Amino acid sequence: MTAEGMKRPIRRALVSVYDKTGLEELARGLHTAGVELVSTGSTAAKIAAAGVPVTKVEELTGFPECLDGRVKTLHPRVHAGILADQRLDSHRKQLDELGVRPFELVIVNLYPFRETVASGASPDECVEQIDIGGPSMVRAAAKNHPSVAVVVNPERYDELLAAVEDGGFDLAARKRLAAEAFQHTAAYDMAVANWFAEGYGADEGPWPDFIGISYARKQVLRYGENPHQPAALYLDPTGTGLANAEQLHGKEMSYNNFVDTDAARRAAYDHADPCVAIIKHANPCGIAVGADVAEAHRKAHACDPLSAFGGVIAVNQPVSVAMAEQVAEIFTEVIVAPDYEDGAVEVLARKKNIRVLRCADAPAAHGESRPIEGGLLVQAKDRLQAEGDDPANWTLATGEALSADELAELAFAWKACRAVKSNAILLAKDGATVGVGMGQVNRVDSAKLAVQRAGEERTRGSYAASDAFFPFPDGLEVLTSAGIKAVAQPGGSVRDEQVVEAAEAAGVTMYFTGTRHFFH
Ligand SMILES: NC(=O)c1ncn([C@@H]2O[C@H](COP(=O)(O)O)[C@@H](O)[C@H]2O)c1NC=O
Repeated sequence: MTAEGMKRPIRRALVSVYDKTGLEELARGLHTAGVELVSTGSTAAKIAAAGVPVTKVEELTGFPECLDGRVKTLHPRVHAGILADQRLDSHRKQLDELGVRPFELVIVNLYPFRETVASGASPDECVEQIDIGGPSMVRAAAKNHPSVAVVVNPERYDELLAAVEDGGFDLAARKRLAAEAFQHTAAYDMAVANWFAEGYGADEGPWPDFIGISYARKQVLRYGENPHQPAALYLDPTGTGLANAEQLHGKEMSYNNFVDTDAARRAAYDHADPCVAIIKHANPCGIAVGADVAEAHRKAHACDPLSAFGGVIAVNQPVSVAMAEQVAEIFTEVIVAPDYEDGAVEVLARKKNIRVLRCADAPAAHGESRPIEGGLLVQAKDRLQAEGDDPANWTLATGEALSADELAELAFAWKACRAVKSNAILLAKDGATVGVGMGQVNRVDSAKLAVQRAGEERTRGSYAASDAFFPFPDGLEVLTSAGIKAVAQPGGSVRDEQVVEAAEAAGVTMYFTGTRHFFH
C-alpha cells in the first residue's frame, strides 16, 4: 500500500463547533464507532444532552474555560495532543512523558465573524466574534495532517462517519481536509483583516491600505475566452450576483456567456421602466424600454436583428410568457432575469440550448476591480449619478430647449450610452436604441458606425448621446449631417465652442451633461 493510501484509525476526537448543525448525529455516530469525544462548553453540553459520553476540555486541561470563553482550548494539553507528529518516536515518547494523549480527529467551526459584521453589530461585538482558539486548533490539525484529520464543514459529517467506520481517513483524504481547513481559516482571517483595514487602517479617502480577497472555486468551465484557454469560475464570499445565479435550463454557461451576461445586466438595470438589453461581445446591439418586457424586447431586437442573433438578453423585470414566446423564436445564447412568470421558462425551454438564468439581485452598487500585471485597479462603480445623468441638471449648450417628452428620449439615449464600450455614440428613438457605434479608437468612426447601423430613416430625428465630449466638431458633424434631432454629451473639451457652433449651424439641440461615462 502507498503512503497516500494508509488509513489512520480514529480513537479520539476534539469537537468544538459554533454551528451545531448535525452535531448530535455526529456525536452518536462517533461514539458508536468507539471514538472518545472531548469537547468545549456548549458543544459538550449538547453532546451530553444527546446521551453521548463526552469529556469536557477543562477536565483535560485542569484549567477552567474563562474570560467569557476567550480561553477554552488554548492549552498545551490540547495543542500537544493535536500537534504531535505520530510518525516520530520522539514525539510519541514526549507525549507519554507529559501524560498527553493524542487526537486523531479535530472537528471545529468558527465564530460567525462575517455574519456579525453584516448584522450591523457594534465594533466591540464584532471583535468578540473573532475566533482565536478555533483557528488555532484548525491550523494545528491541518499542519499535522500526517497524523490528524480535520473537519471544518458540517456538510462533511456523513463522509466523516463513513470514514471512521471504515478504519479512518487515508493520507490523501487528510491532505484534502487540511487544504480545506487552511482555506477556511484564510478566508476567515481575510474577513477580519479587511474589517480592521477598513475601520482602523491607514486609509486614503475610501481606500483601505489592504484588500484581502478570497475566492472559492464554483465550477471548472469548458474553456475560457478561446478553446485553448482553460478556465474556471470562482465565487466571492458575498454569495450574491451573477456568479450565484440559478440556471433553470440549458447548456452549461461558458466564460464568454458570463462576461456578456454581466454586461447585459449592467445595461438593463439603468432604467426604471421595463427594459431589455441584448448584448454581443460585451456591447449592446439593442436596449429598449417599453410598457412591458415583451414590448421592450421587440424594440430592443428591432435595433439590430442581424447582430442580435446568438445574443445574450438581460431583463430588469420578470420575463412574461409573451416575451418568452418572442425570445423562443430567436437564436439566443443566454437570458437572465430577476424572475420568470409562470409558464415562461417552459416556453423558453422549447429551445434545448438556451441558458435561462434567474438572478434576483440587481447588479451591486459597490466597487469594481480589474487585475493588471502586478496589481489590481479598484474603482467605485460607474453608477448613474443624481447630477449629470438627470436632465434637470443638464445645460442647454445650443438650440431650442426640448419638451419634457423629448428630453426623456434624450435621457434614455444618454443612459443607454453608458453601457456601450468607448468611444460610444448611440442613437435612440421611442425609448429604443436604433444605432450603436462602439469601441472605436476615434469618435468620428463611432458616429459613422452608429449612423450606418441606424440607416438613413431611423437616424433622421433621432436622439444621440456621446459617452465623452467631442474633441473636434467632426464626430458631431457626422451625426448632424445625417439628421439627428438632439444630442447629449458631457462637454468640457477645449474646443467646446467649435462643437457648439457646429451644432448651432446644423440647427441641432445640444445639452451638456457634465458627466462622462467611459467604459473600457
Ligand atoms: N478561546 C478558545 O480557546 C476557543 N476554543 C474554541 N473556541 C471556539 O468556541 C466555539 C465552540 O464553543 P462552545 O463549545 O462553547 O459553543 C467554536 O466556534 C470554537 O472555534 C474558542 N473560542 C474563541 O476563541
